[in-house]
Amino acid sequence: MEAAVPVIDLAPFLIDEGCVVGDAPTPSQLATAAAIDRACRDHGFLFLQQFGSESQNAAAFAAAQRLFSLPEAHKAGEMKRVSPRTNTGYSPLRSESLNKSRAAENKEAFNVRARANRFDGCPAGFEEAAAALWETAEFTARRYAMASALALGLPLDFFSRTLERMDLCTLRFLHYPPCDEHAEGVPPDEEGEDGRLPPLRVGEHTDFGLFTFLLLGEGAEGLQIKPVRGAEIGGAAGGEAGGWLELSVPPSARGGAVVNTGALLARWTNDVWRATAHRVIVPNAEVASRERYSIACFIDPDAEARIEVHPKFVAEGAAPRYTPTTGREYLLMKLREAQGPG
Ligand SMILES: O=C(O)CCC(=O)C(=O)O
Ligand SMILES: [Fe+2]
Repeated sequence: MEAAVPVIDLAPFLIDEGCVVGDAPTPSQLATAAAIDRACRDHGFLFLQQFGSESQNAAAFAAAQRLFSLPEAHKAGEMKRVSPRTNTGYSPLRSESLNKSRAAENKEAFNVRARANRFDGCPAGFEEAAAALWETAEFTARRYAMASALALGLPLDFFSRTLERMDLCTLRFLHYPPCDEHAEGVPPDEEGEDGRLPPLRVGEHTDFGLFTFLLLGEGAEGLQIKPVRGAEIGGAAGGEAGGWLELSVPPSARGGAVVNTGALLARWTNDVWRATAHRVIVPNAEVASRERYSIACFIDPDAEARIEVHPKFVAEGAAPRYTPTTGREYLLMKLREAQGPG
């Protein structure tokens, strides 16, 4: 079944007027904020009608294609390998799984951050394409953070002030090679020989930070979503099996991005805004025979930012659902789970 995910126009926050420049919110800003609030209380997924420019996004995918087409030996030998601490550089095929109950994922990735990137071994033009996309992600993230604060009735800079350095935000270029439909496609929830569940292109998980902008490459299929009760998916697919909804980008959002709420934003709001579980399956042999590209812009609060349930979201006499954490502490824990220690 197809998920009913709204297409939202962020334009009222992308121009310098109303609350963005310190005045009262305009009627269109209020309308956008209300639409974001509805989507995030409900399932935590929405489409932004626009994200940068189509030519810039196309250039980023072309650069990713050039990078991932390089010989395996070159990627393994010449590129700086990703680690939880730096979270920049190359992540080889089958080196991580976003759900530990599933086997390693048949995907490779290249991560870029605000600073201290290593582009060794990258094809010509890759760094420039990543830098252009970064600018869009940075601007859109700060404005989306303001819209979110308005939507939740918090001070306008409540989230954007934790995006000053953007030192943990990550652009992740992802490539999924053609795969075995039977190994990675069907999600039967029985255990494999090693007691783990069969692999998927991406195992069920919730993202870690504030929110994610996800750009899907031409013909990228298989993304499914499912609301969960808390900020994090409960380990094995068992508890989460069934009820998955397909997510496909409607024509009006083709130049835009998928947005989903991450676990830290859910924690901040005591789960008033939901972090929604998602995964990537291989629905049929035709999709299995094709490679798949996507680019995820993970927007995480700054390393030093403290994330603590806002009292506004805790009922009188109730305890907050989560203990305080920091941007660095939480992300490092989640990256170690996905990539292994290091
Ligand atoms: O590639 C995709 O469509 C989704 C990837 C994803 O959910 C992730 O890396 O967190
Ligand atoms: Fe994700």
